[in-house]
Amino acid sequence: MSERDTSSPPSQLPEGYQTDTSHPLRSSCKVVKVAYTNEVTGRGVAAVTSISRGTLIEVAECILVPRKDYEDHARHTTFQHYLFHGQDGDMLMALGLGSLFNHNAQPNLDYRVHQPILQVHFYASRDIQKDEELCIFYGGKLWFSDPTQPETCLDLSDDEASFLAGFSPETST
Ligand SMILES: C[S@@+](CC[C@H](N)C(=O)[O-])C[C@H]1O[C@@H](n2cnc3c(N)ncnc32)[C@H](O)[C@@H]1O
Repeated sequence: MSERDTSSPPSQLPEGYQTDTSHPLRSSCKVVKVAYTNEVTGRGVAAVTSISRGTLIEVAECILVPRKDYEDHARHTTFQHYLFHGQDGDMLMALGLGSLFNHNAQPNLDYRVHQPILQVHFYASRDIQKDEELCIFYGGKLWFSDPTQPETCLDLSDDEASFLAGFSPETST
C-alpha cells in the first residue's frame, strides 16, 4: 500500500456518506448515519430502493482470523464486535458493507458465511422498503443496549457471546 498524501485535505463528503454505486449489488444500499448506537459516529446501512425478498444484496469479501489469532489477540480488541463465526473457532472479518449492518431483533437480512471462499452473503429475508435500515440478528446476548429491544440480556463480559454474530449461522461451503 502506498503512503497516503496528507498535504491536501480530504475531499468534502456530502451530508451522510457517499454511496458506492460502482458495485453492482451495492446500488441497492448505502451507508447512513444512525443515532441509536453508542459510537461517536454510528453508521448503518439503508436501502436505496425497494428490495424483494430473497435478493442477494451484498457479497462481503473477508479476512480470515484464525482461531489462535482470535483467542490471543482479536477478541481483546474492538474488532471482536465486527467478526463473524467461521469453522472450528476461526473468525471472519467482513469488508465493505459487511461490517456495518446493525442488529435488530426482527432483522430484514439473512446471511450465510462461506469460509472456503472467504465471503459472507447477505440476502433480503423479506420485502424491504426504500430507506429502511438493513439489519441482521446478532444473537440473544448483546453487549450494548438496543433501544428497539430493551429487555434483551446485556452481556458485557469478555466471553464468546460478545461479538457480532453471537450465534452460529449456517456455515456453508
Ligand atoms: C458490526 S458494528 C455495526 C456498525 C457500527 N454501527 C459502526 O458504525 O461501526 C456493531 C456495533 O454497532 C453497534 N450496534 C449495532 N446494532 C445496534 C443496536 N441495535 N443498538 C445499539 N447499538 C448497536 C454496537 O456498538 C456494536 O458493537
